[in-house]
Amino acid sequence: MQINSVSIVGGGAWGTALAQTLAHGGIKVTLWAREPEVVDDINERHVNRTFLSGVSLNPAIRATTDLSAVARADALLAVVPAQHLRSVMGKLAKQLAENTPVIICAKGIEQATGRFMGDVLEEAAPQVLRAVLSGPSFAADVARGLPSALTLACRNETTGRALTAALSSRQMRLYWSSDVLGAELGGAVKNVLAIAAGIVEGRGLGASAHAAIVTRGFAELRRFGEAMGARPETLLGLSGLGDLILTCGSAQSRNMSLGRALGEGRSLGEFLGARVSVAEGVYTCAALVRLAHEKGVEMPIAEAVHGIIEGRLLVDEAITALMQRPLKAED
Ligand SMILES: NC(=O)C1=CN([C@@H]2O[C@H](COP(=O)(O)OP(=O)(O)OC[C@H]3O[C@@H](n4cnc5c(N)ncnc54)[C@H](O)[C@@H]3O)[C@@H](O)[C@H]2O)C=CC1
Ligand SMILES: O=C(CO)COP(=O)(O)O
Repeated sequence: MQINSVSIVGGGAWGTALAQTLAHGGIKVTLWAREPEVVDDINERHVNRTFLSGVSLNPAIRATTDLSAVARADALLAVVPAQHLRSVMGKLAKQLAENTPVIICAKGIEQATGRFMGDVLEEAAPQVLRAVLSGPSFAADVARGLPSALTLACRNETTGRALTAALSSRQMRLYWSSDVLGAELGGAVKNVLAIAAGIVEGRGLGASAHAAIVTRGFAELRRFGEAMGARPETLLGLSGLGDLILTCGSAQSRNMSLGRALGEGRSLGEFLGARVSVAEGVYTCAALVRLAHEKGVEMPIAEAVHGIIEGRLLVDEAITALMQRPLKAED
């Protein structure tokens, strides 16, 4: 499979960073953004001040607000936030050729349906070849050309290996996996757990509590992943444990920063109102908890985050409830 041109659907921080890294690798990149000012910024000034300020972009990146202009490419990257993926890909679906590789880069679960992004894409555009790109990767790091390693999952081995080779570069090393659900599940769940890690930090609970919440959070991610059919090695890999470590450990994370603000006593509305960027864990937590209940999987940390986001639970009540759960064997 020859990949000379790539379309990127979504002009937020991550879509822009991926455009940058692929353009540096010599791939022709066309990026669709909703906001005309983002398109102007990228085409005229080679920056994206709205979503990725402080990075000079490769002048070869072309941006457009016209969705039909991104339908014909060797591969397409879907980088709109999870709750908008269905509507945007639905608009584009009829123009996508049979077997076009579409690589999902959003991290989340659809709130209304509880569907993972791969299923959403299959329903919106059943004729395309689905893949997932996920792993520890802050947009600002990748856009600056710092080294990163991610998982590219695709059920079809030939396509998966070809995409991995075509999109890898000296800065971004991709590992192929056939476990599509496992790769997308880690990215969705870690966002919810990063809110919990942020709360621990914002509340000043200390480094020991931080290590405990990340470790017990991973136990939840692993239990849930295995119940959903993800492979253990995927959950332990870049898209699972790797991304959990990154997101729970850095103030660069929007989810972690949101948790920190909540831990400091600020409100959800105050945090979200001050930002244009998305904290996916806010929208994924309800669907995650619902799915966990359906599968009979215990996820007390995710449930606590959900309760706090919904305003049913105070931060201190959540901490007390977690610490007073019945003692049990470590699993
Ligand atoms: N920023 C990062 O470091 C990384 C982000 N991701 C994932 O990429 C996805 C996109 O995130 P970012 O690029 O960071 O976004 P962002 O937070 O930088 O920007 C928000 C994006 O949402 C879009 N948006 C808002 N309302 C919309 C609507 N009604 N329909 C369609 N699009 C709408 C905006 O146009 C903009 O592209 C998320 O799922 C995120 O978890 C994955 C890896 C790294
Ligand atoms: O997914 C990410 C890093 O891999 C970005 O995390 P945040 O959305 O929390 O910033």
